[in-house]
Order: sequence, then C-alpha cells, then structure tokens
Amino acid sequence: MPSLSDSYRNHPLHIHHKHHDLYSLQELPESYTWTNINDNTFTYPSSNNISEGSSVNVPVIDLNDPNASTLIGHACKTWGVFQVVNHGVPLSLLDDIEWVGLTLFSLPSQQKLKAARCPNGVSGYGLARISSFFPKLMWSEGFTILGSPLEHFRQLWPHDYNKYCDIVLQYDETMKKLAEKLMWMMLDSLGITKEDLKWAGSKSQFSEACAALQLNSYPSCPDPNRAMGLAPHTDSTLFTILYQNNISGLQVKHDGSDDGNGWVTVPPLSGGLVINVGDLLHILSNGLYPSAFHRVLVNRTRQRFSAAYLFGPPANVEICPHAKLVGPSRPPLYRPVTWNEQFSHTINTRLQILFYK
Ligand SMILES: O=C(O)CCC(=O)C(=O)O
Ligand SMILES: [Fe+2]
Repeated sequence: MPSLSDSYRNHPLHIHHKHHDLYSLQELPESYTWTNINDNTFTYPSSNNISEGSSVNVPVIDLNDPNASTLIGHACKTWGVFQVVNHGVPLSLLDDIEWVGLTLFSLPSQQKLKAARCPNGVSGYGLARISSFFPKLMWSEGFTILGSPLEHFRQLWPHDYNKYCDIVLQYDETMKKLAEKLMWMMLDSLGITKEDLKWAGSKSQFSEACAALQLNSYPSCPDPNRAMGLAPHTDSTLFTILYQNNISGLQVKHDGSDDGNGWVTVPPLSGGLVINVGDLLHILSNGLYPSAFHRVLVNRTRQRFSAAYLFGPPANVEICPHAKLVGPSRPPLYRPVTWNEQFSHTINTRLQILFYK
C-alpha cells in the first residue's frame, strides 16, 4: 500500500537549494515572478486587486441553524466552499494556533531549516506542498504536521517546545470533532446515513480517519502583482477546515463571479472557518459536490497566516462514488482511489487542465 510519503517521494522538494528568506527580500526574484507565463495557459488577473465588494458571496452557514445540513449541501453543490460560524471552536484556540504559526515563521531561517521537511517527507518546514508541480516558486512558506509535532518542535524550540505542542494537540483534537460533525452533515445532505458508511467505524466517529495540519505564512511582498502566494489547486482531502487571519488573499473559482476572470475572494470573517470541498468528497458524491479550485494572492504590506486542517479517510480506504448516488441514469464517474493515490493524480490532472487547455 503506497503511503502519502510515497507520493511526495515521486515529487521531491529540495528546500535547501531554493530557500530564500522572503521577509528580507526587497525585490521579487525571477524564480518567484509569475507574469512571464503569458501564453494563455494560466489564468491570472491583470492586477492583484483583492476585491471584497463582489456581488456574489461565498455562503456563510450558522451551524446552529436547524437547516444547516441542507444549506451545507446547497453550498457544496453550487460553490464547493463555504464559511461556518457557531462551530464551537473557541476563538482563543484560533488565536493560539495563529500565535504558534506566527512565532514559528518569525524564527531565523537557519532555525526553521533545522525542522525542514525531508525532500520526500510530509512533516516539517518547507515550501508549499504543491510547489514541485509548478515552474515558479510561491510567495509563501509552510509547516506540515502529521501526527505529533514533538520532534520538529524540539528542534525549533529546544527549551519550551511543550507549550507549542500542547496547542497543536488541542487544535487537532478540536478540529477532529468539528470534522466529524461536518462530515455527517454533508453525508446527510447527500442522503447517506450511518449505516451506509462502514469506514466511519463502529461508533461512526471516523476514529481511523487521517488528518494533517498545514500552517501557511504569506509574508508581505515587494511586488504582489507578479507573485503568487499559492498557485491554483484543489485539495486532495475529503474536505479542509481553514482558519485564515484577518488578511484577505484566498480566492475560489466560481462561475458567477463578476470580476471577469472567475475568481471570488473568500473574505476573512472574524471567528469564521472556511470549509473547502476536496477531491475525495467530489469522488464520493459522484461529482455532485465539486472540489473547490482555489489560490492565494499576496499583498505589499501585511503578512497573511492560515491553518488548514486536511481531513481524509483512513489510509487504506478506497473512496469511490457512493452506491446510493449511482444508478442506471447516473453511472459512477470515478474509479476508487485512496487519499495517497489522489494526491498525485489530482495535481497532475489540474496541471494538464491549466497547461494544455
Ligand atoms: O492560505 C489559505 O487561505 C489557503 C491554504 C490552502 O489552500 C492549502 O493549504 O491547501
Ligand atoms: Fe488548498
């Protein structure tokens, strides 16, 4: 059974060769300049104006609303992304994870590189996970946590790693509970019940589910109109729960957008969390809930931070269009895949869409 690490092994990332300290650069290096991709293969705005005043808005759903499950189903079908409020995650915990992330990314480069992700590994400090699939570098840095952060945090903070570890563990535990709740609301909106999904486990709590936490930092950028924080992609997850700080940058592709190029900003909402439909829910729903195609733009003056909780099925479970959503008039559109397989496939497919359309 290939592991997520196998997927990375096929697309190694050598951060030491490419690493720049983005916080001290006064000019955008050529390796980070995206505008020379002007051969019509890449959709990019003429200016990185991050408009908040769009007439189409990403849905905001109150999880205490008795209709929440129906509203979620509609948002998944029409947007692939929505924000939730009244989700039960204490705001102090969101502040805490932001503090861990900002403290981590503000360490000197040499210190961060002590916890660098191995070229073929998953956990640790490094370039955006999708970097190896794109010709240009992105104006961001990331830290991926799969399982315990202890080993890496000990290298970053030899004396007081415990307080940072405790916050990450509490964040993981809280997100796991929210993920379970959201997953059942999404499944309910598809007409799938607890009896219909064996891999949810005997208590239907997704106790074997895999998850990773991805911390992202987007430093202020000397030339934001020619830089890309995170290139357009879909997440290979079932879904992603994203906390973003109060700096705009996340955009999602949506047919009804009114900016002429299809990108709609997902505005930061105090205390809100963004939910992105990922490729595996796309497959499980037999295409009814399309995965959100999204990207991140950067700005000249403010550092942006986000924490993405990547929620997926148990490693050995193959996700396929659910039997309840397949019939004579609705053949299965996708073959069964594990999360590990999907990681490689999707990005390749999306790249083909981007570069060969
Ligand atoms: O920073 C963001 O808002 C999005 C991050 C993201 O898309 C990811 O980590 O996959
Ligand atoms: Fe993403």
